[in-house]
Amino acid sequence: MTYTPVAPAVRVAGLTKRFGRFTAIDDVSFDVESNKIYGLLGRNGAGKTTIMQLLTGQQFASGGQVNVFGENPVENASVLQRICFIKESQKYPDNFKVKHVLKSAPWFFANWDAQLADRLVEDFRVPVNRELKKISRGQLSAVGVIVGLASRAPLTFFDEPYLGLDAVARQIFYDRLLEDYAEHPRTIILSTHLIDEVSNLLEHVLLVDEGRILLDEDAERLRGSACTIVGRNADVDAFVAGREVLHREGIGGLASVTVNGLTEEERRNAASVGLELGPVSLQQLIVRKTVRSGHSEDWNARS
Ligand SMILES: Nc1ncnc2c1ncn2[C@@H]1O[C@H](COP(=O)(O)OP(=O)(O)OP(=O)(O)O)[C@@H](O)[C@H]1O
Repeated sequence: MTYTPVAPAVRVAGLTKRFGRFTAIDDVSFDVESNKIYGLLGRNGAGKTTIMQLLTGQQFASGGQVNVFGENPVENASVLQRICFIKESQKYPDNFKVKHVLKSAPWFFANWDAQLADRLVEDFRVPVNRELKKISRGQLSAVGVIVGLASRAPLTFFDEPYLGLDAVARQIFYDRLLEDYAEHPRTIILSTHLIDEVSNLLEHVLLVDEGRILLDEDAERLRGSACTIVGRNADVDAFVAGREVLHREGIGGLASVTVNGLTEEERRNAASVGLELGPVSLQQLIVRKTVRSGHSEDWNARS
């Protein structure tokens, strides 16, 4: 049997976006494989929304190439009709009610599933007869999430989709996303600051920092790639000598150091000299990587 590679949903090469003299996206190249859930992560102002706008033809590139389903998305109906872009700042016509959004969605999305939309309306308790300008912040986000999921668009972008959504509603979003994705695989690109919440959802991580791609990595590999070593200062230092240290902190005579992947043998060696090994969450790892790239502020303080 011959293996036929699936074409990437997105291919970006040397992509650059300048706003006046400011370079928001700086010579970026990456692929987005079809039928995977991608996390587009990064600090405030890193360039996530700009990348999404470039991929959905809402911004013109200053340089480089963007290919979505093999074509340039700008003013390209055959590409754009396969895309759903859910963003926090979605504008709707004046006096539009929630039910009008749901009624008009099938015009835009060929795969629209009205049954799924109805079920999500119940899950999120969205008042369908109320005008959008009168519903709550969280309910407005829920409308976006409903459209994004029920669109079943082959390429769906969620740009920080849950401003104002409470913890229960966010969990419903994650659960429904996974359920529906399992039955109807498609390419999903999710930008979020709540990394730990979506950690198990993501199959691939693109980490953006100051307009560049800092990490382009399989999420499973990333999750298993780092660990924290805790022990007496001298023991920890001896163990990590010559290794790339992502983070170090200490109290008294104890040190806690985060390093990239250890082999099984190295883990046994660490244990044999009395060092404790602990996991590193995806969020911690992303913070460490971003901080190492030159920023010392706390991610959460800015997100
Ligand atoms: N139209 C514009 N004119 C000038 N600068 C812009 C414009 N749009 C975005 N920028 C700048 O480009 C950079 C990237 O912005 P972008 O909105 O893509 O960041 P982000 O990663 O989505 O941030 P956040 O997580 O805060 O939403 C920021 O420094 C922003 O100020």
